[in-house]
Amino acid sequence: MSIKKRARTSHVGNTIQLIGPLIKKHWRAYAGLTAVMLVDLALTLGTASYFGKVTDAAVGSRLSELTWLIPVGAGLLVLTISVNFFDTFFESAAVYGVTRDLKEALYQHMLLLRTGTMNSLRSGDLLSRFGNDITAIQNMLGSRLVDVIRLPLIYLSVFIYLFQISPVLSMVSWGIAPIAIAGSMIFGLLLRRNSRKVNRLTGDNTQLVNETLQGFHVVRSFVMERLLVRRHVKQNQDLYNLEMKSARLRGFYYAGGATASALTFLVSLCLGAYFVSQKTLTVGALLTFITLVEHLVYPLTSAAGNWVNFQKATTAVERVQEILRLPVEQNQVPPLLQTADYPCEPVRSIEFRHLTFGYEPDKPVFSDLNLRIPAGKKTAIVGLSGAGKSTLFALLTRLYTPQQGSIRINGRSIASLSLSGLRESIAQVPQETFLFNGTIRDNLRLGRDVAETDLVRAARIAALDDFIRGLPQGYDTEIGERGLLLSGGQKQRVAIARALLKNAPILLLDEATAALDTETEARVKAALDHLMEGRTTIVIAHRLSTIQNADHIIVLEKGQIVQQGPHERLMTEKGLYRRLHLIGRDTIASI
Ligand SMILES: Nc1ncnc2c1ncn2[C@@H]1O[C@H](COP(=O)(O)OP(=O)(O)OP(=O)(O)O)[C@@H](O)[C@H]1O
Repeated sequence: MSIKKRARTSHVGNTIQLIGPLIKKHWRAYAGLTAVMLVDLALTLGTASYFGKVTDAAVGSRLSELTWLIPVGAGLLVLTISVNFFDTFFESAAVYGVTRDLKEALYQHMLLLRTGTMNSLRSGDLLSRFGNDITAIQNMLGSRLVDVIRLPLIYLSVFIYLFQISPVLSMVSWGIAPIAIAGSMIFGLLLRRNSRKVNRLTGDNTQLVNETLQGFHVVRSFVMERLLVRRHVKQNQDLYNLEMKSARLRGFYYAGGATASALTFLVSLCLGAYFVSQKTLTVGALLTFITLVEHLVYPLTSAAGNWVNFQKATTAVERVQEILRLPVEQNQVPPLLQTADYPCEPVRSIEFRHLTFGYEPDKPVFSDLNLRIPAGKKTAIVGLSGAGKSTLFALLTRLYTPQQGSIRINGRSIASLSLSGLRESIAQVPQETFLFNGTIRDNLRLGRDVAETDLVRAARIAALDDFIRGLPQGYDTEIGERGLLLSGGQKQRVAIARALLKNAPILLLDEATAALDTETEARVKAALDHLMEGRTTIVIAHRLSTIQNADHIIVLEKGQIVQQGPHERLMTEKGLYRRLHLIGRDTIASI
């Protein structure tokens, strides 16, 4: 098999593989659409024959025949209206049912993607797969899919029917068949090539808009507007050019179809009129014929149009499948739509044993790292930027899997624990708090079933309650997509309240580097002290002054533990910890 042919087969194979099971699931809607299609076909032939009969009865002055033809006409009308209704109904069920399930599969798969994979994806490109690509696939579903049977069936049945009326006239449609088929093949290929470029560029464009929105503070402070506008104008213009090229191709294609249709009609009418004048055809038969002759043209041109849509859809299917084929987090991920309970047992020990890990295997961040975190105590991790502090957190929460060695909680390797169970037992307060679109209550609960008293208690401990009660709708105040209403300190306290509500035995704290004012800092510190009570806490310390009371301090340098112990002992040693203190600067990250 040639490469091209194999590629073509694999597009069709991919599409069937992705869409097939979903269509099977919605078979009732497709069965309904097929039944409606058959009734519609019978109605098309019946209505054309009815026109002929009414005309011949009128020309022959057969009034008695006309009186019984009237109720038949009314019946045909009622049937036509019913067919339209059911067609719309089944069409919607068939199209939206499949796309709903497809979007769901894509979203759930995205949620479970490995952290490394997730980091490598561009958000704009991913968003365009949910938008443009799903729409392109949508255009291939429903009646477009039923057309695979409907169009040949219409062509064949109308041809046989018209052949009985006039064999010569029905042959006229044969003249356009090869042109329509060849045209569709060429346009299909050209359009597909174009739509691939359009998809890629739409992804870039969505990415740019997304980044502008996410980083608008940077955009403003670095006066990037002109640069971004220039980039956007170029992308938009390229997209416009490609869309116009597609439009030109479609225009030629539809114009060709319309010309074929008009020509067939004209030739049939002239030839038919000649046959009527020769008395070899009745006026009614001619009327029936020219009513139906269009049905010998549009199945060919529509089949070609559908082929074009199918071509576009196959590129979209490829892009959706690219995501669906990415590996998900290994084992123990619970079915996403089931509720699950993960009882958190008390922590007796956390140990890193002979751990080797690198984001890229040949560039290890840690090599044979051994580390013991005392249970129920506060351990601080200190180190210069890039030493591997955040990576330790990422490994403990199993965002990444080490190449060698293990991390053990209460003696059990975390690789053998349920992923959700592990993450339920760890609460994290990150440096940057992400706020979801919604109310402050939603942002504190994060989907958990929390009693109102617990919610208020957590907000009070996090020194947020007074502030929240001062908001127009209290806990139900919308705080916007990125919490634009909240200050840095308030956002951090939201993160503390979330961790309090999670009530997990292990606490990971990434200390905020941004300096807070003295009063806010005191409130945040009090909230943190409360949060740390009775938990095994690991703090990434960015400021030396905040960790002097830690039970244990680990000093990391380039992925190695160079010192560990309490503050007083580390100060007596000649090492990095003392050097950092002697430099006399509090913020480590800036060194
Ligand atoms: N997602 C990633 N992909 C590839 N390399 C990474 C990734 N995250 C971190 N690194 C690299 O791993 C090393 C350790 O980074 P890590 O973020 O753990 O350091 P850190 O001590 O937390 O630094 P900082 O104090 O600046 O946050 C660095 O060399 C960094 O460039």
